[in-house]
Amino acid sequence: MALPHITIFATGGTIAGSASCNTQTTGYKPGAIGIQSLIDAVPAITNVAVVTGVQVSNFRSTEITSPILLEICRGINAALESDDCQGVVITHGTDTLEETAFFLSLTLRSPKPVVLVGAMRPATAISADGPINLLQAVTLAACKEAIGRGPLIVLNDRISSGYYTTKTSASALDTFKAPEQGHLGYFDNNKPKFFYTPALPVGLQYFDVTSQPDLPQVDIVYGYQGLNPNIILEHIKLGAKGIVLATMGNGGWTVAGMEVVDRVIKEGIVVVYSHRSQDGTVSLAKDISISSGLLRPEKSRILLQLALSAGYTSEKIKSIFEI
Ligand SMILES: NC(=O)C[C@H](N)C(=O)O
Repeated sequence: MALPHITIFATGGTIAGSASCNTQTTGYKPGAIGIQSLIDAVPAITNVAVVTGVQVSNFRSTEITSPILLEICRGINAALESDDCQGVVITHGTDTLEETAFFLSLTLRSPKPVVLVGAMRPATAISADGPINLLQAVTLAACKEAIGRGPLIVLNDRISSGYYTTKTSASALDTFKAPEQGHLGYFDNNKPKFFYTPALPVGLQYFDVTSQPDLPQVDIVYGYQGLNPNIILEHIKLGAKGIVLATMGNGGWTVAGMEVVDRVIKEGIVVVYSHRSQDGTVSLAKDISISSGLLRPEKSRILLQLALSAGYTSEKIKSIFEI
């Protein structure tokens, strides 16, 4: 039987990282190894798919910007339009992988599998996790059970939702979790097994970004005791068109800070209240302009960027956040 064709878009990160010795697991160079070398290091991939590597970038995931996300999105759309391509894998640094996964959840329409994968140990380390993660990602992208679930994340034998998952540990291998929604599945001897039939997140929005060169600047302002209330004004001076507040608890912001927030909203800046706590929601309250609900600040930022670029009014933006 002919093997499925999978395109791998490589962006860099630890999965492509190189250190000076095999015991070094920090302080290495992320994004040092090209995609063809990563593929060649896992000969078992040739048993599950015919793969083509596309090197989009090769650096740590902190360097990914909106124009790069838009380029990745266009590349994936073009690949998936072809009958010859059954699925896509994206190799990515784990630090911001959840942002790319969330962005693609909102901007890709094809039901074909799209799988993001990273690693926590560089490719040169003893017990590097990248090779098995890559094999599992390609296997998942090639499997029919992965169709119609939106972008997925593979790491450490787990399959999780590109929409909900977060990096929960800065250093541990088992870092990608969605504590409230859970994993979608796991690998049993390299066979993907799902817990549920295909489903997409409730209220998932779709944004057509095919002709977009960039997205508007949206900044995150982190809440803490003794917060400088005017810090928001500095972000606006530097070009922010929208602000996401990483609030304390369930929408908590200082009294002086709230006065500044009200002022900038009147001047046309859209402000979304998210939460600095890992889980939970910011509930609707009279004094909160727009609540992010379950979405963490970094995901709220992307949704707000897309909504602003689509020209949504603040009423419409409120409605898509508060589903
Ligand atoms: N584990 C990783 O991939 C971290 C890396 N610094 C990155 O590019 O995000």
